[in-house]
Amino acid sequence: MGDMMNDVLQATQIVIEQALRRLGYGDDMVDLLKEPMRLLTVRIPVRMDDGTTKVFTGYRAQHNDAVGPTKGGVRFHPGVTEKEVKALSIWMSLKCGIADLPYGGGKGGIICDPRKMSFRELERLSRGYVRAISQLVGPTKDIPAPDVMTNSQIMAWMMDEYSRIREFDSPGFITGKPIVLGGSKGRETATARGVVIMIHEALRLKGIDINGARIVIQGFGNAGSYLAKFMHEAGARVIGISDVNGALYNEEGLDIPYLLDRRDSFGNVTNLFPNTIGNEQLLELECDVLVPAAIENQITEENADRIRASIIVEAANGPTTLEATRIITDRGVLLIPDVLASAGGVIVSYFEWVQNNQGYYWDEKEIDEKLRLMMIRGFENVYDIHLTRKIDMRLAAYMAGVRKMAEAVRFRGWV
Ligand SMILES: NC(=O)C1=CN([C@@H]2O[C@H](COP(=O)(O)OP(=O)(O)OC[C@H]3O[C@@H](n4cnc5c(N)ncnc54)[C@H](O)[C@@H]3O)[C@@H](O)[C@H]2O)C=CC1
Ligand SMILES: O=C(O)CCC(=O)C(=O)O
Repeated sequence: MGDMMNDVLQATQIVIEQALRRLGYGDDMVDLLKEPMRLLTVRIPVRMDDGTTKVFTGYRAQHNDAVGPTKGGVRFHPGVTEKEVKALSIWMSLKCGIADLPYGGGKGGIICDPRKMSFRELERLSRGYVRAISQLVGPTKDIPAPDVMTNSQIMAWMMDEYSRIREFDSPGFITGKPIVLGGSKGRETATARGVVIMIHEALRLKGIDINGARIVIQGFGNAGSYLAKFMHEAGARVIGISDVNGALYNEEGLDIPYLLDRRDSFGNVTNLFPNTIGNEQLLELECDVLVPAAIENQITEENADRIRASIIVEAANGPTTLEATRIITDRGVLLIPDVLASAGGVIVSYFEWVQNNQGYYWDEKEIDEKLRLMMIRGFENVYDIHLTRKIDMRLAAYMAGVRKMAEAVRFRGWV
């Protein structure tokens, strides 16, 4: 098949089609759901601190709103592309479907490097993006959230800008906000919490004790760093972590509290240490659980044979290509795919939106318990489809994730 599958949109479309065919749908449904219904491209002029103006390109993709408003994060990254944003919006639909949230998928991105921008430049970019997409989004239309290199401060600026445009306070326009602006308890850690629940399920199936289990995590940002913290607290040995600059390894377990303390707001920490290994070596370490928690296309047909983990839990979106999925599944590695494993973020975002709508806020215990129940239910459903249909976990997750949307499309009479 080759790794033309590194094209994340094309890979997603292949599996969406397989899932819909197995659910009994025909060409019309495949044609509709293999692409987002809407994609807005915007150009955002930003006054830089030195007085010049720089024009940034941004996107917002809305996969399908048959189930309800679309929902999904906004990514700030130099590598953002139209295809990537489209694929990410489809993955959001699948996550919402698996978790049974009343949403379709959406996703946004801006081609930029926030590591090279000042605080005020980032504010102007965030506000400019909202002005550019404001016609298309809103608390009952499309609800953004954080993703790679965006955070609660950026959500706060975006919410403030939207509220100014609409002339009323609109906390439900965006999730992942600071708590004082209507953010939810537990959203900051939600993606990692969801991954932890999946790791527990996977370890149970493989008969491995969490105590002393060897965990390797690629990426030390929002998802990866909190995951390292929770795994460390649960008694596991986090033997490897990495960021964009390199990786750290210690067979006895890394000093996670120390590393958490030293990381910067973009999830960089390895640059502080001289003896780092490379990201390629990190992925190939012998371990019980490997968690890619950075970017796409990290496990490919090129390195899949060398992966020595018993379990792979995808915290990142799209870290494993289709060919690599086949190789590792054939080798008996248990794969918990992204659209299931990383659904914790959007689940607690949903709780945030519900709380904003009702104006009554829950405590963290309630959030964690509700999150746990939804993640476990999603896992059991996907695992059951995997067993009964004798298909790999990714296809099973796609079947679970797209079913409700296809039914909603059919009831609305769209195809
Ligand atoms: N933040 C959220 O709520 C959610 C995030 N995700 C996914 O999790 C992944 C990570 O997202 P966040 O933690 O939010 O991003 P982040 O921006 O907070 O952190 C990203 C981390 O990945 C590292 N990284 C970037 N490129 C890398 C590379 N080539 N090799 C190794 N490490 C690299 C960065 O140095 C940083 O440590 C993404 O795929 C994102 O879409 C999924 C669900 C929700
Ligand atoms: O919290 C959300 O709404 C979306 C999070 C997200 O972008 C993702 O799951 O990839």
